[in-house]
Amino acid sequence: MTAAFQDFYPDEFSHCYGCGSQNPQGHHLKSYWDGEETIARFTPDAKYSGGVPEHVYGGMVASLLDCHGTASAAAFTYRALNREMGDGGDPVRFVTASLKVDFLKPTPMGVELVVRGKLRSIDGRKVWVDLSLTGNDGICAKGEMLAIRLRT
Ligand SMILES: CCCCCCCCCCCCCCCC(=O)SCCNC(=O)CCNC(=O)[C@H](O)C(C)(C)COP(=O)(O)OP(=O)(O)OC[C@H]1O[C@@H](n2cnc3c(N)ncnc32)[C@H](O)[C@@H]1OP(=O)(O)O
Repeated sequence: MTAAFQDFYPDEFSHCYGCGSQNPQGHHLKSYWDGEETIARFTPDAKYSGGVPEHVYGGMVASLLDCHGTASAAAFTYRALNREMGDGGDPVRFVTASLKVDFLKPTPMGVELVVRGKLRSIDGRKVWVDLSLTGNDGICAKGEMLAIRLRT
């Protein structure tokens, strides 16, 4: 089975609520390559409801974009550097500096959501990623992330 980007995060940096393997309460989001883009799939539990039980809470939507975006920024950078995750070199770590989310329509509960990331540009330590989240009836949210590579 293909490893997810998050599988390569060192344990000491894997406590993120959204994607950290070391957070037992977390969502354990997993991100992968899909051609030139990145993809993650997630089905929120019913407790993450929005105003009505049929819709997902906006914070959950933003959280999925957030974690998939930083993982994607790392993946795009590894690829640009001709490196492989887990290659034994210094890990390339990112945090979110800015995340803009446009909620286009309610996100349906009870279905698998698909999060996609597309590289817009890399400028030094700054990586811009375009994000989308799709339910069973088209794109529910779009995101624009600026991820900053941490100094090693
Ligand atoms: C795969 C193998 C191993 C990988 C291993 C990875 C482990 C990976 C764990 C991930 C774990 C999950 C992560 C989930 C995603 C979060 O949720 S991360 C948590 C939320 N984010 C934060 O807490 C970040 C808080 N902010 C900060 O720490 C600092 O502001 C930052 C973002 C590191 C930047 O600080 P800095 O390094 O001092 O950089 P700074 O010089 O201020 O800015 C650099 C450039 O970015 C620009 N910039 C900075 N902030 C902004 C902004 N908000 N808007 C526009 N421009 C900005 C600056 O203007 C500057 O531009 P230039 O002058 O270079 O053109």
